[in-house]
Amino acid sequence: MKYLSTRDRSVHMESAQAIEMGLSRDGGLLTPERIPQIDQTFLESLVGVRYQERAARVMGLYLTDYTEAELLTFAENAYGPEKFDTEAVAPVRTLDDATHCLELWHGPTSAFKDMALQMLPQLLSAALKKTGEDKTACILVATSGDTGKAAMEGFADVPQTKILVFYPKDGVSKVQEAQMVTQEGKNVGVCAVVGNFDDAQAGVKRIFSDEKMRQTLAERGYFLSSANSINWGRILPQVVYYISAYCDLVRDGKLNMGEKVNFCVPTGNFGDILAAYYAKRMGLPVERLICASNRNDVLTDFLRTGIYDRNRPFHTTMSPSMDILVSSNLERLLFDLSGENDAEVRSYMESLTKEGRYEVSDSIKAALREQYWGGFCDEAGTADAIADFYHHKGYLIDTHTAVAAHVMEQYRAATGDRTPTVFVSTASPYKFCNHVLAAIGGTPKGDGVELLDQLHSATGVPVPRRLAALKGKERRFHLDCEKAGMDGVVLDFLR
Ligand SMILES: N[C@@H](CCOP(=O)(O)O)C(=O)O
Repeated sequence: MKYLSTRDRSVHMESAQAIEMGLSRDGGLLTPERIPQIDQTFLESLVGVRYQERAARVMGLYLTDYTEAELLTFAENAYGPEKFDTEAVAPVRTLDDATHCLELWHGPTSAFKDMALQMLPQLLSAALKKTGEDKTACILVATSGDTGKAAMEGFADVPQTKILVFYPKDGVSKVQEAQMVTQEGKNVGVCAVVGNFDDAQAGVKRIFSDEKMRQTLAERGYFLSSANSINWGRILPQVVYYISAYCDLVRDGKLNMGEKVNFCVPTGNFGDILAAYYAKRMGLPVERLICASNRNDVLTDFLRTGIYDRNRPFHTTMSPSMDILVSSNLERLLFDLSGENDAEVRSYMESLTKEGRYEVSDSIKAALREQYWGGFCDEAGTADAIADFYHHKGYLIDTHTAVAAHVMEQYRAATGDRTPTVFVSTASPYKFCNHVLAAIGGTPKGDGVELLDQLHSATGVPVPRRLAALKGKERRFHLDCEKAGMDGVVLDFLR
């Protein structure tokens, strides 16, 4: 299977090289040349097996230059008991006959990013061997809170790699920040950027496409790669959990094989819901993809009108991981919906860069309407959803999951659709203690890791052990920079 750039189909390579590069030199996203198809027999064969085997089987359909044995070993390493606090890895919790919650935060950093970032370092290390690359990979990451920590946890002390994370100063939760600035490992670095996530992501992309920087780093023995969802090695492990959730529901008698489900996904960079889209395109019986946004509702408007317009205020919200106005992965969706038309995608992306907006063709608009439904939830709605789930369903959810829960109900009210729906829970409530506590009626005393105990006393819900270990942990990183200074930080880090 070859991988193509969304902006230039003539750029093509094997998956190992695509994972190693992270982003195509032309700024496009490396994307499989075709989407493998699965049928009922394939799904049935996954129903009775563990998550690790499901992961190896699904990923094997795309990573044809990796062996089955390699992928199974990686999956065993990624999702084992020393990393995940439940054998199920990505359990599905049923709330009522038609409502299920896919919990993706049982990994080492308590966010869904672990599902891919425990896998990506292994895929990349193997890729370095397969391609004979002898330079060190420097993984540049832009994060709005969750990716940064999960990427560092995955790449810490991995040979032939270094990792540098940029996060928006004052744009992540205190617990997320504590997780990042205390990260251990000889090859890691963290820097706060004065700006928002879009600034950090734009800075990283700019550095990627800077030929002079590339040359300088090559002379020093480095090349750049990515652990954001622009890297195909991030998206693919995320496809697995949608297929796995479906298999769990069938195994547990909650769904008949072949019956359709909806997935409702809280998303900012469009990576998580794109993974659900690939699962649907592969043949998983999915009716609608419900795209849940917070006050940064650029995706809601896009899915409703076909006009993507980032010229709007940027809001800092209680669901910071979704505080994003430039959703990178939309580009892969446009590539697919345009019939892999690289020229069309290029023109949308040029217009986004120049004018901050673009309008898609009528045929893409029609496809979006058929497959997606977009909604958003403001801060009051987010808090209400947390309170409602806690007080009426006995289920403590985080701010991002609350956005999904709220939008799922909006969708039901607007459409009357009663298709069983899986909404995605992307992070532990303990990463956002202050807002969760306040939403359930508590009075937060402080707003950092000291609130872990307070939320635990109020709810009795166990604190994930690595979050509990943050208390008293020494801060290792203090660096910050202006947007324009990101290049300098990279050059210093890679001296
Ligand atoms: N939500 C992210 C932002 C980056 O998204 P990614 O999926 O492309 O890594 C975060 O928490 O950092």
